[in-house]
Amino acid sequence: MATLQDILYKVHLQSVNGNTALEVKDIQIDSRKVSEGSVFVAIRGVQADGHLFIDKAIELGATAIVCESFPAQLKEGITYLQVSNTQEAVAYMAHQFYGEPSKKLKLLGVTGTNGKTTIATVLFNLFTGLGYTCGLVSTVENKIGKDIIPATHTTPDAVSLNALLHRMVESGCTHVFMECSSHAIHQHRITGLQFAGALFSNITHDHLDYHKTFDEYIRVKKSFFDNLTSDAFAISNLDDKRGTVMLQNTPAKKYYYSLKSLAEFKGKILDNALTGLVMRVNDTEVHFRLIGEFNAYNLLAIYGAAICLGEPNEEVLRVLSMLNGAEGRFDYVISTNKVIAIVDYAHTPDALENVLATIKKLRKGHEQVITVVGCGGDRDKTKRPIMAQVSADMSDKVILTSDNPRSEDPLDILKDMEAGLTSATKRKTMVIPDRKEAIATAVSLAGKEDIILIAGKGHEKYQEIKGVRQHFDDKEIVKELLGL
Ligand SMILES: CC(=O)N[C@H]1[C@@H](OP(=O)(O)OP(=O)(O)OC[C@H]2O[C@@H](n3ccc(=O)[nH]c3=O)[C@H](O)[C@@H]2O)O[C@H](CO)[C@@H](O)[C@@H]1O[C@H](C)C(=O)N[C@@H](C)C(=O)N[C@H](CCC(=O)O)C(=O)O
Ligand SMILES: Nc1ncnc2c1ncn2[C@@H]1O[C@H](COP(=O)(O)OP(=O)(O)OP(=O)(O)O)[C@@H](O)[C@H]1O
Ligand SMILES: N[C@H](CCC[C@H](N)C(=O)O)C(=O)O
Ligand SMILES: [Mg+2]
Repeated sequence: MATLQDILYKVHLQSVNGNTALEVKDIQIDSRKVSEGSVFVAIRGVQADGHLFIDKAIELGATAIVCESFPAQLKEGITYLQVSNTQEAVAYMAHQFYGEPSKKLKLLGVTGTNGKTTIATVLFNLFTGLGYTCGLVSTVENKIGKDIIPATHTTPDAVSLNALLHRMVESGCTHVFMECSSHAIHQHRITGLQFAGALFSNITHDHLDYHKTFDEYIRVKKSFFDNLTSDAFAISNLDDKRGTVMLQNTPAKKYYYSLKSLAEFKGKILDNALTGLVMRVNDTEVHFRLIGEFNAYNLLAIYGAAICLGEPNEEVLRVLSMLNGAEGRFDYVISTNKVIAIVDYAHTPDALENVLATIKKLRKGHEQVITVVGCGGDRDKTKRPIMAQVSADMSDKVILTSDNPRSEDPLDILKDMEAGLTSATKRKTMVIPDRKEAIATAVSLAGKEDIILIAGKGHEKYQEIKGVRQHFDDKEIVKELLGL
């Protein structure tokens, strides 16, 4: 078993009070999970301050406390350590405690506003198809080989994440593909991990409730690349306005992908239909199952990563051409009278615009597009009017409805959305707060070959209203309504 001293390697201690030679049973950031022999790390969060729970943690058996300021009264027999940033410290401690798992894996991190889940999931399926045992850390689920571990976050907290990576090492995983959300980067959930490679998809409007300004959001994402080591590789999207800035200060080897300019990984779309994408990738023409221009970008990022990891070109493209996308991402069903219903996780203005632009390109002309969309509660409010306007601009009919209202009043969220509409777009918009009713209305409005887009919830199997989660599945509902 590791001692406290062992796991403090890399942690800059400001002050020490007590014995650091004691054995560590586990590390906890939540006092409610502390048991005999735990080290409790107090984190100042958004909702609460972990420092207020130090005595509670000691009552439950914590033998050491890591904090940013010592409590007024120190308890006898307890070790207190002071550091300047407990979020950062716990990440280093967890990495050591779990035997530096990232160093025993080829760990790939994917960041960007949209596309992370798709890129990480398809990479996982690609490398599994190439014969490796892989790990996946994603919004939809975590996977260790074939085993599925439910995901609570896109990127778990540092302790859970290192424990998960440790399990992956123990299970014989060689490659791990992980989404790195901006929250995770900012909260040091991934600090101290050794990445073999990092990918950037794109950056657009999201999470400004948390990061406050777009510049700060960019700075946080960029810090991920700044902190890579020189033996890692970094792959970025040359067609994104911030694609080169992201890699400006990284010590890693830099690569770019592009559909528009010369790049190491260059794509040209030859055909883009509901049956898939035909794209020339560097010199090879390939038919992919994934649909839409945004997936062409995702595929180039995936291809680039596989090549940087030393996999053979032809084999990579062969396996990649057979793979589907991630659950709830442009996930569609077709009814007997040819109504196409697409369930998509687009929950940002940019993602919505991309999906609707893709739909526009795929339609023959006469079909009408009916969009069902809502915005989540307790999340970035500034995206609400924009999402409503984008949907209305790019669809023939729009039904504004609820997503996950969480603690907010669903009608308030809908009002925020409606504020983005013009008098022209109002005319083609309906407001139906009940999501199931909204989907049913879309189905009843749809004629032969019309296209229904149900946006925002993708793979989610619940709807959270007033803090309570009820079973809810967009795809299941629309299939039932279409008689499938
Ligand atoms: C806004 C945000 O990111 N919050 C995360 C943050 O919580 P927090 O800062 O609010 O924590 P807090 O409740 O203030 O508590 C502070 C500390 O006191 C501790 N505490 C609290 C109560 C108590 O009795 N005892 C105790 O010790 C808490 O365990 C915590 O360590 O740290 C927690 C532990 O790591 C996370 O679970 C929590 O995620 C919440 C649930 C969340 O909804 N996060 C979302 C926004 C998120 O992280 N999303 C990203 C991106 C999604 C995407 O776009 O893909 C993700 O990676 O999932
Ligand atoms: N490269 C891309 N560019 C723009 N939009 C994309 C891209 N890839 C996927 N999308 C759209 O964004 C939505 C979210 O995609 P995905 O889940 O892969 O991204 P993500 O970054 O993991 O999102 P989240 O942060 O919400 O988990 C998809 O449903 C799709 O509509
Ligand atoms: N990971 C994102 C997902 C949002 C999905 C949407 N359905 C919502 O609930 O807002 C978040 O937690 O902000
Ligand atoms: Mg994701």
